[in-house]
Amino acid sequence: MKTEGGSDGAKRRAGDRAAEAVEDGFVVGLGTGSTAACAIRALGRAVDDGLEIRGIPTSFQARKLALEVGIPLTDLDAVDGVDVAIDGADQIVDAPDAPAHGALIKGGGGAHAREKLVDSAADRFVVVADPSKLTDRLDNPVPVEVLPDAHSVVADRIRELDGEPMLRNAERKDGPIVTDNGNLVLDCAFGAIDDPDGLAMQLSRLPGVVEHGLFVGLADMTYVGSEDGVDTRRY
Ligand SMILES: O=C(CO)[C@H](O)[C@H](O)COP(=O)(O)O
Repeated sequence: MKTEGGSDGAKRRAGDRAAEAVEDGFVVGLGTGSTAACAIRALGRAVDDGLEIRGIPTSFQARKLALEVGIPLTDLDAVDGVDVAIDGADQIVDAPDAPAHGALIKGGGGAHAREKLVDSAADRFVVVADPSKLTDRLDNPVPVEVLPDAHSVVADRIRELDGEPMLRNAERKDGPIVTDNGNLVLDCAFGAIDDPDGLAMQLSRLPGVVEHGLFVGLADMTYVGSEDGVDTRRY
C-alpha cells in the first residue's frame, strides 16, 4: 500500500543515518534528488570534522552540491571500487514476501543512467527515502532515457509493450528536458507492474534506449526516515 506525504525531517533523518555508516577511506557514490542531497550535506559536515572520503557524483546536481559542501571527488575510472552508494528512489517495493521486494523506480531527476552505473558498482547500495515512497507494487511511470533521434521509434516499441510513453517536458521551457548525457526521457506508464524484472529486460533490449529507471535486485537496504526515527529494510 502506498502512503502519501514525506517531510524534509524524514528525508534528513534517512540521509543522516546513511551518512553515519560511511567510514574513513571510503569511496562513496553520491545519489541525486532531495533525499540523497540530505546525505551529501551530512557527509560534507563529516568531512569538515575530519572524515576522509572520495565521492563519485551521479549527476550534475550531485556534483555541484558535493563541491559546495567540500567533498573531494573522483570518478569510476580512477578507483578500484565503490564502497557504498547512497541514493534516493521514487518508488520502493515494500512487500517482504514478494519476489520484487526492494525493487525501485528511479529517474525522477532524469539521472538514472549514471545512478544505475554508480549504484550497481557499489559493494553496498543504500536507498534513502521517506515513507511516501513505499508501495506494495510499482505503478509510477518508468523513466526511459533515449537517444534524441530514437524517441519516436522507442515510443512506438513502448506502446507495443502496452505502455503509454510521454516525452518529459521542461517546466519553464518550451520543449523536452535534456539529461546530463544529452538525451531525452520518456516517462512510460504501464499501470501496476507485476514483473519488474521481466519489464526491465524488455526495456533494456530496445535499440535507442540508453537506460531505464527500473532497479531490480540492486538495492541492499533502505533507510526510511519518519517524523520520529528511521526504519531499516534489508534485501
Ligand atoms: O532517481 C532520482 C533522480 O534521478 C531520485 O533519487 C528520485 O527521484 C528521488 O528523489 P527525491 O529524494 O527528491 O524524492
